[in-house]
Amino acid sequence: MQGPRQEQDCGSDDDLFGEYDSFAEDPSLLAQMDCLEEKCIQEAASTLPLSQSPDPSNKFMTPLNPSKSTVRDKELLNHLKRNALLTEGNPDSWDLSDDLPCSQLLCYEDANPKSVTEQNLNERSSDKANPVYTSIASYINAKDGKTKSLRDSLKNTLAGNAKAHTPHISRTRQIKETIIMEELDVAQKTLEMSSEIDLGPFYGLPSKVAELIEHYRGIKKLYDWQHTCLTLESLRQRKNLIYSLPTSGGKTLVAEIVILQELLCRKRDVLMILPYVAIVQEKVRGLSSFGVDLEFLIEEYAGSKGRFPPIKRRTKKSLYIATIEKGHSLVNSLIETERISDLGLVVVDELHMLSEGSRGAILEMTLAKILYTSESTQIIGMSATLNNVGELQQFLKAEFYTDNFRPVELKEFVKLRDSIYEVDNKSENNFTLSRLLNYKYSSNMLRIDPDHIIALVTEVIPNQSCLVFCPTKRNCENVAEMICKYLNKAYLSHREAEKKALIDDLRNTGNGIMCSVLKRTIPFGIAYHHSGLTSDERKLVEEAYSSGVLCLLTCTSTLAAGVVNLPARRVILRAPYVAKDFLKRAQYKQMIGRAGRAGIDSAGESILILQEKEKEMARELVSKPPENCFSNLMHDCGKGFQSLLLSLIGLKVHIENAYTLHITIDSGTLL
Ligand SMILES: Nc1ncnc2c1ncn2[C@@H]1O[C@H](COP(=O)(O)OP(=O)(O)OP(=O)(O)O)[C@@H](O)[C@H]1O
Repeated sequence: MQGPRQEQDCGSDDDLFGEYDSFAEDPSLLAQMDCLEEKCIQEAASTLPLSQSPDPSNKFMTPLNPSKSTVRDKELLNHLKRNALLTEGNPDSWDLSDDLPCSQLLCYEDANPKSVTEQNLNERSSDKANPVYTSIASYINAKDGKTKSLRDSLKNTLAGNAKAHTPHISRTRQIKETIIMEELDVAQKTLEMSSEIDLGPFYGLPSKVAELIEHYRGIKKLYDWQHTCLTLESLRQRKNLIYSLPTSGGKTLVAEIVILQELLCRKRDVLMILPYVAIVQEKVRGLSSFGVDLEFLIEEYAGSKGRFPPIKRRTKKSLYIATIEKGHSLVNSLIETERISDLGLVVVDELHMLSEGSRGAILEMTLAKILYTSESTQIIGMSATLNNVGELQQFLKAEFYTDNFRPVELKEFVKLRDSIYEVDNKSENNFTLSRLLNYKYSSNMLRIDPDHIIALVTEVIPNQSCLVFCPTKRNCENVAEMICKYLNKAYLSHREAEKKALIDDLRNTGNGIMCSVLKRTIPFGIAYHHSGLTSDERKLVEEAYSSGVLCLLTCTSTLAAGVVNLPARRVILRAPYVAKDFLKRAQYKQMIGRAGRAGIDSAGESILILQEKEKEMARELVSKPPENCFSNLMHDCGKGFQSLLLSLIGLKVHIENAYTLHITIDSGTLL
């Protein structure tokens, strides 16, 4: 199991700043500062000649030996660094100025004037003209013979720095950074050119990876497009990439192989951003066995899970699997602790989510921050429904790959009254009559099921599978119950013992309590699937559906969103709505994309149930191209953009970049 392994690995690398944005309020940090301050004071007192001993009644003291106080400052800061900054390696080789956050760097440089170069000193002396900057050294205030509390001093420093202009980073630091960047660049190029990173024959990975994919996924051979994509020159050169293929085209596997290359060959951490908590959980579950076998860590960032900044690991690399919101916080915390370049790769599934309101804005901010702070972090985005690819490419500075491959043919239909029409975008009005429903409804039944859902599902179940997408969770449960009411008793005997076992399992996971709706519907092979299920319940329902014990799921749009791969012979959209909103093209495509089980069905079919008044909108829905992805940062008087700017300032991202951001975003599209 992944959990205990991660626990074990925490070790002494445990981070002092549990939440990245709670630094100022962190009582443990302040307590530690007090403790260190106390220690310094005592040490200083012990080094004083007797005649110069401080007044014991005076809480403050004056250092009479500046060189020793400087040493102690350095020790104090080294101690801080050891405890707070999570740096690995030999402590003796540390140079604090290399990786301190800006606010603490200022403290350090002021406290250690001798440790900086002449040039640097000159530069810092001009900084001193700015009264806003204070330093840890000022906790020992020689002028008035009093020592300020280190806690107060730290607070003042942080408050002062918050008010100040972004400081110039010292030349020494800039030079060091340039050298490091150049060295990294050379190393990177060498890695790219060298075959040594090819750990094995499977796209640079050991053949064990291919074995695991076959073992856990049942995939023996990659599709042609997958091979082409994985061998793209742009991927080899670690350029950013957007790729787009129809739903169920096998996009995820390509992303997973690239992720493994980054973790195992390049030995860098990876962030995978997925749209929903349930999908993150599913992905964590799906990849955990790979993590165990290939010795990397999988860290969940969804719901209440995830640490900021993440624990810095000694040897194993981490795959962070995160929701959009948690991914953003994770990136913030990595920028703040100057660890953003630890991220070798960021993969965004369902890239079209960029256009989804405030969530899209958060995703956009996350990607913008990565682009502006870490040139060495590769970004890969995938989606089945992209339109304005050129603009997205410009935003992500990415190459583009696309293919029309779909393993199983998809036939699209709509139902209007008792007629089924095939969606045919070549015909004049997009719909061509296919057939009439020939299921006899009593007047009573027609009143309860006016949309002929029972007629549509009984054409496929129980021997084949069916998904019925409903606009709301409540509707999922109602439709499941309604169908069961009219199914004949023969359905009860289909895989009866397994259904009974499923009910027992569900009861056990609920400590003897079970949802009454599921209790009534499961004997007919039917269940609902929505976010109201616990993750254990969901897992049991999904497994039962995948193995054919359940033949029909009524579900919300979440099931269509990707990782939960539960295809069906027939997909029915009970109405063209998600909650009260008319379906977007992307949502429609995602839902109907579940139709057709690769390796089982020769074709999949989708049926959208329409009312007369929805006909025209539906015509547009099935025929128009996917919606464009536009920036959401300028909505609501540019609140998102303001928030991005403030965040960049807070994270001390170079402000010039933010101006570039402003100019490009003014065009109304993505950055
Ligand atoms: N080379 C392959 N051979 C056989 N099956 C494959 C192959 N690649 C992927 N699959 C299977 O095809 C199914 C759909 O793949 P996947 O979920 O990766 O598609 P996708 O393009 O990401 O779809 P979506 O856009 O719906 O998320 C999965 O069950 C996956 O295991």
